[in-house]
Amino acid sequence: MGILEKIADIEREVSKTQKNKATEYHLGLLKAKLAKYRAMLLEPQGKSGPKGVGFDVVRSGDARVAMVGFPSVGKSTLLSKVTATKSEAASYEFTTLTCIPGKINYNGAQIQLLDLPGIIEGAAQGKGRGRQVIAVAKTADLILMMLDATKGPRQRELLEAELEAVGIRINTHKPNIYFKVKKGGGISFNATLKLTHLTERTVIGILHDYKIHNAEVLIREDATVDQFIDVVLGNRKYIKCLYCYNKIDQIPIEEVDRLARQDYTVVVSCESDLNLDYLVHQIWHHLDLIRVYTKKRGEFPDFEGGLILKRNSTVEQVCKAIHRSLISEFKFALVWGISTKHNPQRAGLTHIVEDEDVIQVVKKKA
Ligand SMILES: Nc1nc2c(ncn2[C@@H]2O[C@H](COP(=O)(O)OP(=O)(O)OP(=O)(O)O)[C@@H](O)[C@H]2O)c(=O)[nH]1
Ligand SMILES: [K+]
Ligand SMILES: [Mg+2]
Repeated sequence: MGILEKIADIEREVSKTQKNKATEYHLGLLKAKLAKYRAMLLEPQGKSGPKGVGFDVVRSGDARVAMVGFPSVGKSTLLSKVTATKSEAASYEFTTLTCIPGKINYNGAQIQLLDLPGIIEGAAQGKGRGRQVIAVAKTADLILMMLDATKGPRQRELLEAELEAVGIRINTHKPNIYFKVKKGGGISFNATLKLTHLTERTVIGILHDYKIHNAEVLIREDATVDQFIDVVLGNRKYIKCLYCYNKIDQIPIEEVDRLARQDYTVVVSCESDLNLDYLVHQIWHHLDLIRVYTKKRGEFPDFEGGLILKRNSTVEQVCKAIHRSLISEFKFALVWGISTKHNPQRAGLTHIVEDEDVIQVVKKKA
């Protein structure tokens, strides 16, 4: 029996099994097996299938956004609208065959937007160019899921399932579970709160299934079996996803309104130029970038050349962004802005800066 059939078999059994206390342990083991087979599917196979030619685009700018979607939803049309790059768009499917980068300039940030071939159901298992597309998606800071507003909800469910199958977890955080494999001592299991999904028995059963017999497990949130397996496998990618419904020029206004009210969602029409500015703004917003300004002693801040950083960056990261050698000369920083109580305030390397802060680095005397 091939891996695909094994997966189908287990999925069938999971869906047939009623969820309750009595079946919890059994379901946990089934899910562990499922994750194992899926991982085998994703291992590079070296044989047939198109190589990654045209997909290894160099990262550039402050952040990377990858467009993922079925064929002909308008990905290339969008790239051509919001960047200076032209990507061929046409009414037939699979117009785009490689990864095409464009650049968005917004709020002083340079955002790399990647146009990719359309993917189809079964992409994660290597159908079409699915595997390469998804490999690129894994490197993104934000996934822009392009959807056709004239089609039903199934396209989104299918795409989510494809991302899920390759270990991408969207719009969720890494489970708060401490897990460490040990040399000996058996499995120590602890939880800081009452668990409603996991039991010690299930956890140990899953770990034994992965041939792990010595480990420390400390559960710090009410995690599910799937979340626990994610932590054990450890190779999951937690990425934000923005859903973009295109072609709203083709649907009634009530439907546009309904779609637009969903979480993490923007509705647009690339062809009729509807809402594209708002989409770019939302991309920036969900990338969680901030801009800080530097200032020299006795001079005005440099409001032209701000530094773009990830939210929750520290003064240390600001220094590194200015110059690599600055850290060794750093004495303290003066910070003006909403991250401080007084303006200016003396701050050390671990101080977390905020959007629009102004920073002056004071160096040690040479
Ligand atoms: N009505 C309408 N059609 C659109 C819109 N945006 C794109 N299209 C049309 O949709 C078709 C597909 O557009 P593409 O940009 O090639 O789509 P794609 O997702 O890049 O397609 P592949 O590269 O083949 O995966 C083209 O005929 C576009 O003119 C839109 O906002 N409204
Ligand atoms: K197309
Ligand atoms: Mg295209």
